[in-house]
Amino acid sequence: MRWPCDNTFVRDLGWLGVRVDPVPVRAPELLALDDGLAVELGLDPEELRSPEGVAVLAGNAIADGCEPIAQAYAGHQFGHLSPMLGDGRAHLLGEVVDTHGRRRDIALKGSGRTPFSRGGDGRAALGPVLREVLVSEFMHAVGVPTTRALAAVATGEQVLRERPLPGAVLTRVAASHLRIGTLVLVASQGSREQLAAVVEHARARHHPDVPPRDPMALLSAVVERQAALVAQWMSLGFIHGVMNTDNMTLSGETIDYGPCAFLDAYDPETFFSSVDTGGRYRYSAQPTMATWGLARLAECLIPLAEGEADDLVTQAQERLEAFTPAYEQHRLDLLRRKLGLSRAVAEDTGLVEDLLQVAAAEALDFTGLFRDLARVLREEPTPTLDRIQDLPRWQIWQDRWRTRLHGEGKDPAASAAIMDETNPVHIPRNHLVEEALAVAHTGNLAPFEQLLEALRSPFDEREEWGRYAEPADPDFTRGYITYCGT
Ligand SMILES: Nc1ncnc2c1ncn2[C@@H]1O[C@H](COP(=O)(O)OP(=O)(O)OP(=O)(O)O)[C@@H](O)[C@H]1O
Repeated sequence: MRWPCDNTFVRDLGWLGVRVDPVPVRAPELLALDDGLAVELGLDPEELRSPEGVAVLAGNAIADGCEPIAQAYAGHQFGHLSPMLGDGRAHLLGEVVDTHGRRRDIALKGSGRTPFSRGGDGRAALGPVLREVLVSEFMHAVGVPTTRALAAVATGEQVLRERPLPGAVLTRVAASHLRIGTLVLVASQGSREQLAAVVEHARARHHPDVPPRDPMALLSAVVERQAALVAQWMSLGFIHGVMNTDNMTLSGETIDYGPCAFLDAYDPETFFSSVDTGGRYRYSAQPTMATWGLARLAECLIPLAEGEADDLVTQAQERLEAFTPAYEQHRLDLLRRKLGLSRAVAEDTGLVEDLLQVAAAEALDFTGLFRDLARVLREEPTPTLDRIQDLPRWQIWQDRWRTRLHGEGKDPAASAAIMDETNPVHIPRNHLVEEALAVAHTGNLAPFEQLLEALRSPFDEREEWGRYAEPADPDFTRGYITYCGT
């Protein structure tokens, strides 16, 4: 089998990794394949489904054209620098140019030990692999920049975690796997020339509008992408859970779905990750944590910039400070659309914040709330809003909102239609994901496949998908814990 690869990372930056092949597994079995994505990548889905193709997706064979490499990177984990991480259980197989002309990395995750594995086994368990498929494909379907899941393959081997679990390998597709942590490593341990080479690679690949050799402009470009990304997360109630600098991409794609989760009832202080004991990466802290990671990026870029050190620090600070207004603007634009509004009016910030205060006070399901607002306009039943106790307060908010809508001169049905294309009816609700994964562990993939289908059509309300729109039992949410991708 041949893949149409053009491996610029190996060619230009091969010193920033170790050429190492994936470790074969005992009995590979294809669990999921995204045919559409395969075609986009210039790969033949039928060929990928064949025993030869599955062997490649499991890491048991290397397609011609691929040059597997484990990339080196560092990362600040929960605020502390880990000077060397790297792909301890992943192999970048190669890069292709997709049918849209975009360069894409194709990598395996869970594909065996590498020189960066430290004490780890190099493997991934089935549950986290299927979770990454479900959540990343949903994120793509709602238009959030994200790595994609091309395939998942069961290995026929067990991985030992707190208990033995079935193992799996994910085929992940990304604009690149360059992380802030990649630059942290090169800035701290490489030469100036090496740092300049990685920065130029990232610029040309992800920010071609930024002029070469202008590290401050590159900082601004990454700040802008991350501001837009985090605003999208917040508008969906997405909690990444582990925004370490090794999990923040230079491309602006979401990466690493290990401990992620979604808000059920709206509470901005929500976090679920077992390792995030202080709530560093709680929902409300995500914008601040993004700027913290971007400040680490700035530290890497400053030495490449021309000028007096003090001036450069001031310049970098100004560029970092641009995150907050950019983020606030993106978030307000997104929330305005969620409310069916298209024009910007000064009072919108208050309208949005007051709605979220009602949602917090009444513990309203975040996803159901926005979906119900369109139903209000259509005079349909509103299961989430019907929970509201403080009806006078709600009436006041509704009147303000309706007055705003009326001011835009739009027919309520037209506003509702826009809202239904903006506010997903299905999200990877935590309880649904856990349920699908638990059943997958028994060998039955049907609930996973059905949920995946619904998540790929997140705005499409269908009777047979009715239970996917129902909120979680509050007891489930109270006791919910996520774990770093194990
Ligand atoms: N089972 C394992 N064996 C070897 N290394 C591991 C294992 N699990 C995690 N690691 C390594 O620990 C570090 C942090 O892991 P983390 O869970 O953030 O990343 P990941 O989910 O493996 O990869 P990615 O960030 O690419 O999605 C990474 O260097 C990763 O390669």
